[in-house]
Amino acid sequence: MPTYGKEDVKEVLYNAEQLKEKAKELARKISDDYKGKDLILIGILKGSVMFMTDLIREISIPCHIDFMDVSSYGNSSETSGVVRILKDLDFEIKGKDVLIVEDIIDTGVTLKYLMKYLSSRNPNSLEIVCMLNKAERRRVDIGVKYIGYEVPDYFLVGYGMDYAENYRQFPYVGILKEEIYKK
Ligand SMILES: O=P(O)(O)OC[C@H]1O[C@H](OP(=O)(O)OP(=O)(O)O)[C@H](O)[C@@H]1O
Ligand code: HPA
Ligand SMILES: [Mg+2]
Repeated sequence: MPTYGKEDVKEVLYNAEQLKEKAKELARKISDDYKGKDLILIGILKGSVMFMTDLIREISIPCHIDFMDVSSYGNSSETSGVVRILKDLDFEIKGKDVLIVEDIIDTGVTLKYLMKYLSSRNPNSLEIVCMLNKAERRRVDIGVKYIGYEVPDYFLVGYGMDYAENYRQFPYVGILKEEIYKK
């Protein structure tokens, strides 16, 4: 039976300090690359919340933020393949330099859909930054400009990531025990 606590985690992959440090490093690169541009960061809810807040605190150039809420995993550890938009952007992105902020890229289905959806609004540029990249599981091809850590094919929780909406609040990234989601 799950406890919804840290007992459900088999192993910690990255601790809070390592995640903060990586967010800082990525923010430095972004601040250099987007100097003089009209940068808007778009966080994809809900998974991106922790990464988004770590990242923007370290960005040293002017920028705006916005959020979209999309979901394709529901209460499962496998994507449904259907991306649902639950909340769209508040701002126009036409002519802006858009950077999508994601906690994790797994099959790539969510981002493939979002890239097409957002590019139809004619931004000046459209790129992706993710903290974690699970490349082994990729089903569709997408170009990712900034990657924090490459991760192996395990179902991960914490640092914003959930299983059936649980575990998002853990400050670290952990491997969820298989017995929790394989019944
Ligand atoms: O590359 P993919 O296979 O599409 O998976 C990645 C997406 O899945 C997770 O979101 P989810 O749909 O679970 O919604 P959530 O952020 O609210 O947890 C994660 O935050 C990414 O957005
Ligand atoms: O490993 C994962 N954990 C949580 N959510 C996810 N969405 C895609 N992959 C994952
Ligand atoms: Mg999820």
